[in-house]
Parts: sequence; C-alpha cells; structure tokens
Amino acid sequence: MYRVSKEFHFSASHRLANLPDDHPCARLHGHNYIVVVELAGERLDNHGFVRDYRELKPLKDHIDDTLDHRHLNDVFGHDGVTAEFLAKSLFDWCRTRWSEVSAVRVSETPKTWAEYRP
Ligand SMILES: Nc1nc2c(c(=O)[nH]1)N=C([C@H](O)[C@H](O)COP(=O)(O)OP(=O)(O)OP(=O)(O)O)CN2
Ligand SMILES: [Zn+2]
Repeated sequence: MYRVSKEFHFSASHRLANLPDDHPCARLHGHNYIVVVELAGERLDNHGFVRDYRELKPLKDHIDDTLDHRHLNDVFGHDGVTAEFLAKSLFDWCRTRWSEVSAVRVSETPKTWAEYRP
C-alpha cells in the first residue's frame, strides 16, 4: 500500500463554548491550524503517483475561501468546532472528490493532533 500526504495551513478563531467557563478554550482564541490530508492506493498511475499532489489544489482553495481568517463558530454555526470535528468535516469534503483519501489530521497547537480515519 502506498500512502502520500499533503499539508495545508490556515489561521482562524474559535470558542468551545460548551466547555465549563473556567476552561481556557471556552474563551475566544485562535490557532494556526495545520491540516494533513493522506491518500492511499495499492497501485500507481502512469506517472508513478497515487494522485498528483497538484490535484489537491481545490482543497487549498476551499480552506482559503471558507476557513482562513474566519471565526469557526460562525462558519459552522455551532460551538463545537474541535480539531476532531474539523478532521471529519474536511475528510468528508475531500472524500467526495478523491476516493483515495484515507485520513485527515488537524493540529491546533505544536503539541496536538486529531485524526479522522474511517
Ligand atoms: N481532544 C481535544 N481536546 C481539546 C481540543 C480539541 O479540539 N480536541 N481543543 C482545545 C483548545 O481549542 C486548544 O486546542 C487548546 O489546547 P491545549 O492543548 O490546551 O493548548 P495549550 O497550548 O494551552 O496547551 P499547554 O499544554 O498549556 O501548552 C483543548 N482541548
Ligand atoms: Zn482552540
């Protein structure tokens, strides 16, 4: 099995308003998010690719247009925009376009990662 991945970046604010008031993440704050999309395949195409990284450009456009420099509670219309939620949401968006997508990972801080892998 081959696995390839590409990294995307965006900055956004959020507030996990369902957490207790004394939890720091219940307050308005922001992250420099990192998103890694992983694709898997048993076979390579004629160019030796699982899929050309350049074909993932629509994901960069989607992130830039809908998430970058936005308030994520407003974007999604709820107060639970966790890293886990973003990983699943971006996985679903990618999977409708590229069948090889096998996982999406999201980092909010240099020390934390959430992954969605069905
Ligand atoms: N499982 C999850 N836990 C937390 C999430 C999340 O999305 N999934 N999100 C947050 C906060 O939004 C934010 O990411 C803060 O995380 P935290 O690790 O507390 O960040 P710090 O930089 O403050 O960590 P230090 O250990 O103090 O450096 C919280 N939890
Ligand atoms: Zn946060």
